[in-house]
Formats: sequence, C-alpha cells, structure tokens
Amino acid sequence: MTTRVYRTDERHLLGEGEVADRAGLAAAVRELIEAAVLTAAPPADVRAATAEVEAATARLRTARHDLPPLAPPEAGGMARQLANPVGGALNPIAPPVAIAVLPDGTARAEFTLSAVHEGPPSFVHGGVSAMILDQLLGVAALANGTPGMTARLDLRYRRPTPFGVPLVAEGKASGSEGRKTFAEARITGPDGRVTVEATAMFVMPVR
Ligand SMILES: CCCCC/C=C\C/C=C\C/C=C\C/C=C\CCCC(=O)SCCNC(=O)CCNC(=O)[C@H](O)C(C)(C)COP(=O)(O)OP(=O)(O)OC[C@H]1O[C@@H](n2cnc3c(N)ncnc32)[C@H](O)[C@@H]1OP(=O)(O)O
Repeated sequence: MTTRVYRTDERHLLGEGEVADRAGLAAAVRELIEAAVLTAAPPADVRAATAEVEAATARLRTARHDLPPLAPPEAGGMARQLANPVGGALNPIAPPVAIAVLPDGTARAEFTLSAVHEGPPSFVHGGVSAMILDQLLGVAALANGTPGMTARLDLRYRRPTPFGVPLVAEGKASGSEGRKTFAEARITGPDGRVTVEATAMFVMPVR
C-alpha cells in the first residue's frame, strides 16, 4: 500500500484496497457505536472496553490527514466523497442510507435506523430525518443537472418515524429557475404512511 504525498490544499486519494479497508473500519465502528449505546455489560467490562477503544484510536492517530480523503472515481467520473455523514461508507456516524437515482430522476433510499438514532422515546430524532432528507433532496437536485447548496429546507413532521423497521425516502426535483432548484421528498414507514415531508431550495453559488 503506497501513501501519496499531498499538500494541505489537496485531498488524499485512497487506493481501492484502502477504500475497502476504511469501509470495513467504518462498519466496525458503527457496530461499536450501537454496542456502546445499548451495552448491558458490567461496569468493569465497560471500563476495559473504553481502554481498548482508546488504544485503537491512538493507533489510527499515528498518521492523519487534515480532511477526509476521497475515493478513486468510477469510470469517467469525479473522485468520490465517501465520508459524507449521510450514507458515506467511510464515515461511521453515517446512518446506512444508500441513495439510488431512478431513471425518472427520483432519488430513493431504503434503510433501517436504529436505537442510536432515537430522539423522542421509541422514535427517530427529527434532526436525523432532516439530515437524510437534505442529502436525498441534494442528490435529486444533482440528478436534475442543477446541483446547489441547500438554501432552504422545510420539514413537516406528520407522524413519529419508527426505528428498527424498513423506511423509504424518495424525492425529486420539481423545477429550477436560474441558479435555484426546488425539490420535494418524504419518508414513508412500513405501513405506507408518510412520516416526514420536506421541500427544499438549492442555490448554486456564484464562484
Ligand atoms: C462549492 C460549491 C458546491 C455547490 C454544490 C454543488 C454540488 C453538489 C454536488 C454534489 C451534491 C451531491 C449530493 C447532495 C449533497 C448535499 C446535500 C446537502 C447539501 C448541504 O448540506 S449544503 C450545506 C448547508 N447550506 C449552506 O451552508 C448554504 C449556505 N448559504 C450559502 O452558501 C449562500 O447563502 C447560498 C449559496 C445558498 C446563496 O448565496 P448567493 O450569494 O448565491 O445568493 P444570492 O443572494 O445571490 O441569491 C440568489 C437567489 O437565491 C435567493 N436565496 C438565496 N438564499 C436564500 C434563502 N436562504 N432563502 C430564500 N431565498 C434565497 C435569493 O433571494 C436570490 O433570488 P433572486 O435571484 O430571485 O433574487
């Protein structure tokens, strides 16, 4: 494995093997996060595990980049940002949300959240739903050929969103005017009822 020399203004580009290693690390840390939140192990085991985690962190910190690295491009594309906090395979805090773009431009994800995403007792935190919808709407704007920065994100929480059951998020661009793109999306529970609706406006900044 070779490590590329980089300037601080340049993102490190991982090799394919490194991407797989990092995705494995992120998946293991995601398991660790759930275990840390839900553990019922005795206090001595919690303290021993804490020391082990601190040792693992120290080992990873022996060399570091200033910014998240990028993954190599897929055929003809741009370097991929796989450390995004929504669904990024290299980011342990990312909930497991893989967004696909359908032929009609709909951005769609099927995912299951867990107790680590709890906000109100027994239900998903509204900020987690907002984060997922922001990203999904952003992907829909990108799929429309008119990406931008989120300028507005309006949410309507219709019903509590459950965790531990399959959810669907779907959204699509509804139009664009100049640098502005409008999009709408929703999260649906396993009973087919909408739990959260969102509309957003993205603005492509003037460079
Ligand atoms: C570095 C560039 C990257 C741009 C994005 C490009 C690509 C994305 C690529 C891939 C995407 C892939 C997946 C999806 C990814 C992400 C989803 C999550 C995205 C985010 O997580 S992103 C972080 C949160 N987001 C921000 O951090 C924005 C902070 N903000 C700003 O960066 C500026 O604020 C900006 C750029 C928004 C506007 O700045 P500006 O100077 O261009 O705006 P300006 O004043 O010229 O307005 C022009 C017209 O928009 C109207 N307008 C503007 N803002 C408005 C608002 N808030 N409400 C109502 N109307 C608004 C004006 O009223 C005017 O309208 P009119 O023309 O009709 O008068």
